Amino acid sequence: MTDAMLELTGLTAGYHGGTVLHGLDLAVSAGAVHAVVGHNGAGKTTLVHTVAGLMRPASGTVRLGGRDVTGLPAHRIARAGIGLVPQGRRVFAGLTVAEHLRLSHRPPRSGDRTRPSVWTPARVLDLLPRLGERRGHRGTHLSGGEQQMLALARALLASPSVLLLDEPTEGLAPTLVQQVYELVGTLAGEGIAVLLVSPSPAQAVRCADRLTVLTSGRAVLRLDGDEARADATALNAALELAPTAA
Ligand SMILES: Nc1ncnc2c1ncn2[C@@H]1O[C@H](COP(=O)(O)OP(=O)(O)OP(=O)(O)O)[C@@H](O)[C@H]1O
Repeated sequence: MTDAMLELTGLTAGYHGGTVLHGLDLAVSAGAVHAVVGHNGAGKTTLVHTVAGLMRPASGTVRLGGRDVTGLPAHRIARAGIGLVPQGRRVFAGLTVAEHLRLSHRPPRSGDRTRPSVWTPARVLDLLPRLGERRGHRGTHLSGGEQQMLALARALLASPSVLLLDEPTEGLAPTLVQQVYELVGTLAGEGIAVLLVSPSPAQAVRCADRLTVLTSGRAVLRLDGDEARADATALNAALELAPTAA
């Protein structure tokens, strides 16, 4: 037992009887950013989907604040406090920003004191003012950066204790990439435990307190963020040695 907000123990998962994640152990503390870095096909999305309840693990456990949530359906995991910002944003093409915000707002149950921070649409718009400017625009009429902000807003409106970010800077211009990493730091500063997956070690080191290199579904290297920022040799070497997807 640790004081981790999110704790994965021996997590094993895959598809159609094949194994993709092989007994992964990983912990994220409240207020910390843990980045999992790996090439395409390393199992990053499988990891995120298993934690979010979109896939059932074959074995292993997922604990949220010490509570075993392994195998719960996705809506119950979300309700328990694990928020997902999916790869590709997945905003609704036909809904406006305002409609997304209204439909996503899920205040914690009264008496639930486990959430580090409670988010309302007004508070989310203070953090992400661009969404306020675009409140009447539909999902399809938003830029990639705006869609990413909206996907983040949607997850925040459930006031999560843990945020799962699946390649949140994919396809974004460098200035937006910087903005996303600053936001990640701000959210961790609010006490949220952030698990971020990325193919880019150069990006992940910017905001990570801890890094794990995932190769073929196994953790092959673990580093402190400061260690990786001071000298990225080990991180880059682990990824260079890793097989890339064909
Ligand atoms: N729905 C699925 N059915 C069968 N195999 C799958 C499915 N989704 C992913 N896989 C396989 O599982 C492995 C890991 O995929 P995953 O998407 O988790 O990797 P990733 O690290 O997130 O890669 P990417 O950066 O490309 O998203 C890959 O070999 C992939 O082909």
